[in-house]
Amino acid sequence: HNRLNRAFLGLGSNIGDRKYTLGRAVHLIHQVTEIEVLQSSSLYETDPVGYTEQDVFLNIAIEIETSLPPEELLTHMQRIETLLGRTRMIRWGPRTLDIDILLYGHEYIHHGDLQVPHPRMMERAFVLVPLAEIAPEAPIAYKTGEEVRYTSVEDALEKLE
Ligand SMILES: Nc1nc2nc(S)n(CCO)c2c(=O)[nH]1
Repeated sequence: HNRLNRAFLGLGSNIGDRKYTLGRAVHLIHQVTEIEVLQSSSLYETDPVGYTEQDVFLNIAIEIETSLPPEELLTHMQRIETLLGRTRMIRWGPRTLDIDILLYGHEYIHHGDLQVPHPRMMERAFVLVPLAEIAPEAPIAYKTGEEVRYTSVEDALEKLE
């Protein structure tokens, strides 16, 4: 059996009953045998970033403990997005549910469709604010050349504001 890893997920919704969708998503994540949900942030109403011609989002961050490797965690999250009606119309467009893997332990992963820490999270208040509510000291790995270094959620948020 695999060791347990601490990971953080960012969830967002801006179509339909956003609060209900986020609640259902957290419940479905909790139901995955190899995942335990440890913490969930408050709900944040946030202006859309990126593709701005869309409704405001509701965002949360959750802390999980899991024996799943990142690739399998991603597969489960994509299954739950589909289950809750995500239809990928416009890449940056409105969505019923978006689940991003923000952090996975201290790991730095950049291959294929898996990039952890999430590559845009350092510029996103809608990610850092909910995350700072539940884990201000969580390490964020980043690469300088060949070296992996770490900052913290609270430091990243301070640099953003
Ligand atoms: N405020 C806000 N803007 C966003 N733009 C995109 S894309 N997304 C989807 C998550 O990458 C969001 C989001 O969740 N919240």
